[in-house]
Amino acid sequence: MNDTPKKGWFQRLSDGLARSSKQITETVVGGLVKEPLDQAALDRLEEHLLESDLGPAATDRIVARFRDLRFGKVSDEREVKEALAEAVAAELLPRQATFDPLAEGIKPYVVLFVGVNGSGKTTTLGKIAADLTAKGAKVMIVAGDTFRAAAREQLKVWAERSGADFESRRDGADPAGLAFDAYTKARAENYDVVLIDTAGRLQNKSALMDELLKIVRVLKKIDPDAPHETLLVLDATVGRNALAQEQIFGRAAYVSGIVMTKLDGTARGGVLVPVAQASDAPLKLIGVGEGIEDLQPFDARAFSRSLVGLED
Ligand SMILES: Nc1nc2c(ncn2[C@@H]2O[C@H](COP(=O)(O)OP(=O)(O)OP(=O)(O)O)[C@@H](O)[C@H]2O)c(=O)[nH]1
Repeated sequence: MNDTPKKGWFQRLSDGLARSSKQITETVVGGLVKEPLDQAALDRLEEHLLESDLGPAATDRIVARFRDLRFGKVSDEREVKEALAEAVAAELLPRQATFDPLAEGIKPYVVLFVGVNGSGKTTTLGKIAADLTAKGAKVMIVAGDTFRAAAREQLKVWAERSGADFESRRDGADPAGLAFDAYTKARAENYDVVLIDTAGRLQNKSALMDELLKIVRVLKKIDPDAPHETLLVLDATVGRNALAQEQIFGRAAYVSGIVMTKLDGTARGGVLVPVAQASDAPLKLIGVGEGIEDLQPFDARAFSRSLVGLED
């Protein structure tokens, strides 16, 4: 929000991925230029990609593809980056999808946000609300984390800032009851989109999943297709722990899209690749900074190019 508004989205993406691309440019690209590409260089590439958290399966395929493109050839820096970007993009292109609640023809379009505390769930919801209200949509934010007053307050600030309406209940109230009433009201009052935050931590994992499933069940009483989207928010800075979180939520909570936040806070943004591949749900949005415009639609090709330090 303090950023210059004129900065283009690709520039924001590149800035956000600067730590990761610096790591890749310094450790990986330097070792692949000038000499004809041989097996020793490919082994080093494999090692570096594993260190960047790309995971063994994707790393194997990226190295193989890079080998096909460049083996025996002498490459300059640009050629190395182009070949790497192409190899990474081949991994991600099948895992990309769009999030556009206003284009779906469903009203109100109900979006549930799930993920552990601190993953960026509330901020992501707030940024989406701001984007939708700016487009003229009538938006309701529902504070489904009824146990934490701080979470509710944070959401309320986002609602005020974005001009969205806000539904909440006192500490400890049943979130499913709140979701049901809010959705009923949103239908009666012709809202375009309902954004429902949920708790990220209860006494234990099964209590958390039970609560999420209960919310889903009551929404389905109103419309069997609701929630129309369930976004799992994952924090890139936790590295491969994001994979474990995907396993827990992805299995239990009918996730339909992944949001990966805080890619600007890590040098291992490559972790997005194994997460995207492990999940049944596609990647829809990424967070590359604190500003509203730093929440971007996931573009596999642009991400791959930025990750290896290409500037367009
Ligand atoms: N740098 C950076 N910070 C982010 C990004 N997304 C979210 N954050 C920050 O991450 C912190 C945690 O985000 P929250 O939205 O509070 O996380 P949450 O998952 O809702 O967590 P609780 O509110 O604790 O349940 C906040 O300080 C956000 O500003 C991002 O893409 N980049």
